[in-house]
Amino acid sequence: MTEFPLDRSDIAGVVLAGGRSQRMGRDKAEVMLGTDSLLRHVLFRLSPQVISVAVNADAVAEDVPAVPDRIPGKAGPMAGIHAAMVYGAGLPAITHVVTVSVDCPFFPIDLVARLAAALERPSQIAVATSAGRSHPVFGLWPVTLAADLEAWIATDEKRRVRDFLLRHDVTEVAFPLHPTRASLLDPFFNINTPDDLIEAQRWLEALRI
Ligand SMILES: Nc1nc2c(ncn2[C@@H]2O[C@H](COP(=O)(O)OP(=O)(O)OP(=O)(O)O)[C@@H](O)[C@H]2O)c(=O)[nH]1
Repeated sequence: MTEFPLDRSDIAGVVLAGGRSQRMGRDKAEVMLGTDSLLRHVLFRLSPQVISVAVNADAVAEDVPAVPDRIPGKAGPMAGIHAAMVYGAGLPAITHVVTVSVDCPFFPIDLVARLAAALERPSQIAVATSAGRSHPVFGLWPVTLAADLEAWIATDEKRRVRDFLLRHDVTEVAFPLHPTRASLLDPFFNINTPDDLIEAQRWLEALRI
């Protein structure tokens, strides 16, 4: 029986690092930002927020479990979210999984705490927003939704995470822009291209000053 408010010990974290990184031209998880790979940046941010972490990918260079997609085909990030739910369901005492994207190294350090605080019901999903935009890959998901998500993907594997959310009880949590010396950083800034990586390097420097 899920008790609210959720506690950190109820939640496993999964970094979504599948996909083809076509725009970057190489595996985004291994791309260096400053002295660390994107995957390490994201693991540093996520690890203190949850009881355990894993990476949705076929293999992982870091010392954390790899959670491969279980649904082959074109389901994209939804296959990763599904794999994360199934993974969480197999862990003792885990009721929810939080998913984050490997290409988003500046996500909020209070992401999980604020998503968890927003949940009111066992079947509810919490999703992050910033600057009026929703970030459905940054969600806190009940692991009990795995079968429902799998059945839904089976009906049309090309549908989007946003469409899945439309069928469910969702609460959105708005995160503020982050002040830096340069200007305001959207914490969900994500890196898809080599140009984005150059911009991320500037943000990293602005955050350090
Ligand atoms: N498990 C899984 N995750 C995916 C898949 N495609 C994308 N993702 C994840 O979804 C998030 C957003 O990915 P995108 O930037 O849209 O896609 P990408 O494959 O990483 O990059 P592009 O090929 O340049 O579009 C990232 O965290 C990806 O790791 C997929 O087929 N399977």
